[in-house]
Amino acid sequence: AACSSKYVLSQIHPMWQQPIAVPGGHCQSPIDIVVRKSVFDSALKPLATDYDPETCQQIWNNGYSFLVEYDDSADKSTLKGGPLQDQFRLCQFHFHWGESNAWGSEHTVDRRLFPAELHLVHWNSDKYSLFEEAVSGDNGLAVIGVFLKVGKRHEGLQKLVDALPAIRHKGSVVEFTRFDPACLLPSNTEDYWTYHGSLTTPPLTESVTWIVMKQHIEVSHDQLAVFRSLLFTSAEEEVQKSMVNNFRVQQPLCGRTVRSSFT
Ligand SMILES: OSc1ccc(O)cc1O
Ligand SMILES: [Zn+2]
Repeated sequence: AACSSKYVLSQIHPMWQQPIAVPGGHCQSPIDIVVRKSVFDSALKPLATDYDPETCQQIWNNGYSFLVEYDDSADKSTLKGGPLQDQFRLCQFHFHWGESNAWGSEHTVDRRLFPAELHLVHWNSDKYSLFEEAVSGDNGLAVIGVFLKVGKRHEGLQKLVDALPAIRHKGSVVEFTRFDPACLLPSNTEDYWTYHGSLTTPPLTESVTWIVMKQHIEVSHDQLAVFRSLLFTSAEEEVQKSMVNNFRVQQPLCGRTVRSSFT
């Protein structure tokens, strides 16, 4: 499947998550990862993340999810290795989740749904000088996906959970500093699946090297409940809508190969 990086104009319903068909898009995300159809590639290296917590700047509600944004004006928080040939800069991370613990992730593994999924978004700083250029460029982005399961409380996540009430409404921003996103990675960063796909929110550009970790992280039921206390709507709107089910429907594989770094 030739994955062009042109803007994909999708016929989207008012609820952007449910684009019916994305004409011209043959490399869309998310997908179901069929484990037995993934192809082991011994050349795939462990992920090499080098994040500087001092580059953490703010947390805000963009009306789709909440984003923790990093200063990406220099190569301070970087991702290399894995399937990547170039160096990528961390610019933000965000999550997708459901209204119940039964669903919420964007990717699935043999159709298995998780209650939530973390996306760490990086752009290719060897090839581009700004995220905005990379987002629609070839080999522009690398996104690490980590599944969340409900279990024990995640101590590192709590600082982020405590900041959420301050950004309940769309458009609200608060300062958020000294957060090390490495604490959200699973202990095993050697085992992952990787494939070529797209953003799962508009502009849905097909510029993403996806790296989906095999090992999940655990968060508590109460921590996830705070995610669901966020709102899609701004303070001025009459009707307030809970920010839940902010995941996109799965997209056709269109002949793409999913590689695995493990057997
Ligand atoms: O959902 S995946 C994703 C990746 C990059 C981005 O800038 C926004 C996104 O939502
Ligand atoms: Zn995402």
